[in-house]
Amino acid sequence: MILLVDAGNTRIKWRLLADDAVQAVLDEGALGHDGIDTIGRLRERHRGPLRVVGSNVAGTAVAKRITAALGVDAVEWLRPAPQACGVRNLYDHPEQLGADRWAALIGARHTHAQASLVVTAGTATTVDLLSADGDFLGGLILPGVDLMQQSLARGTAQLPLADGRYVPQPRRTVDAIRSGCLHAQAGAIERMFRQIAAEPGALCLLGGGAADSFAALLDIPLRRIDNLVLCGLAVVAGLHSANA
Ligand SMILES: Nc1ncnc2c1ncn2[C@@H]1O[C@H](COP(=O)(O)OP(=O)(O)O)[C@@H](O)[C@H]1O
Ligand SMILES: CC(C)(COP(=O)(O)O)[C@@H](O)C(=O)NCCC(=O)O
Ligand SMILES: [K+]
Repeated sequence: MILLVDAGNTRIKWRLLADDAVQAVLDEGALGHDGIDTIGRLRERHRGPLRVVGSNVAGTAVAKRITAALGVDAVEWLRPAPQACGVRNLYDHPEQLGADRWAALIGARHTHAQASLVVTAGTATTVDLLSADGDFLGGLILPGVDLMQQSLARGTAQLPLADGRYVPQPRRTVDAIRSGCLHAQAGAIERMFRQIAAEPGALCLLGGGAADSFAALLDIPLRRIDNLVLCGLAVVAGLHSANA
């Protein structure tokens, strides 16, 4: 069996695959950081040799807790490289790219081998340009939807942390906050998409825990994908042959 682990700043997402020709998904889930130590329970349900391949952007303490909770000798943590699985990393310092972004780009390349905008809406939202040749050209990091809302509540006297809703012409404070944060996400994505819009088959691939909050606002060619990071980790683990 192969366990794929995407350790983000809010949640740990995991997927267990059979290590055979079919590569069926045996199980999957997500845990908050306070639940990391329970990840080992999947081994009670699925016994046998386990290889673990992961990406982690949540710090070394989280990595250690995951390794310990799984009771494995080591996790193969993905490190961003100048090139892997058909993707070239044009970051000035390739090793400084988030491992989750690197995995998502590899997953995107395998999913759609034309120009793509790879968006992961998590704690932070990342908006990454991937060329038809498999070059990661660069991308944005912005606060995720929740972080944007929290920062307004923290940094002002009058703005609450309350559940507003998206409306085109907000006339209540809470709706103005919610709509503003969702527009900020959608606007950044649509503006970045302009850089590839003229290319054949150009597509935005959108995933992450907060993706559904603004997906409907996007007026660009779009495919919602549950977890591109895990797809990319599967490619890295050698479970799929990468395109190009
Ligand atoms: N059940 C949930 N628990 C936590 N966050 C959730 C949940 N459902 C949706 N979200 C949203 O998803 C975001 C976290 O998404 P995720 O992709 O797990 O982030 P990360 O990779 O940064 O850990 C949260 O900031 C929140 O906006
Ligand atoms: C941008 C991120 C914080 C996103 O993390 P997430 O929202 O998935 O928890 C993470 O990819 C990261 O720490 N990146 C390192 C810096 C960079 O990618 O340039
Ligand atoms: K993210």
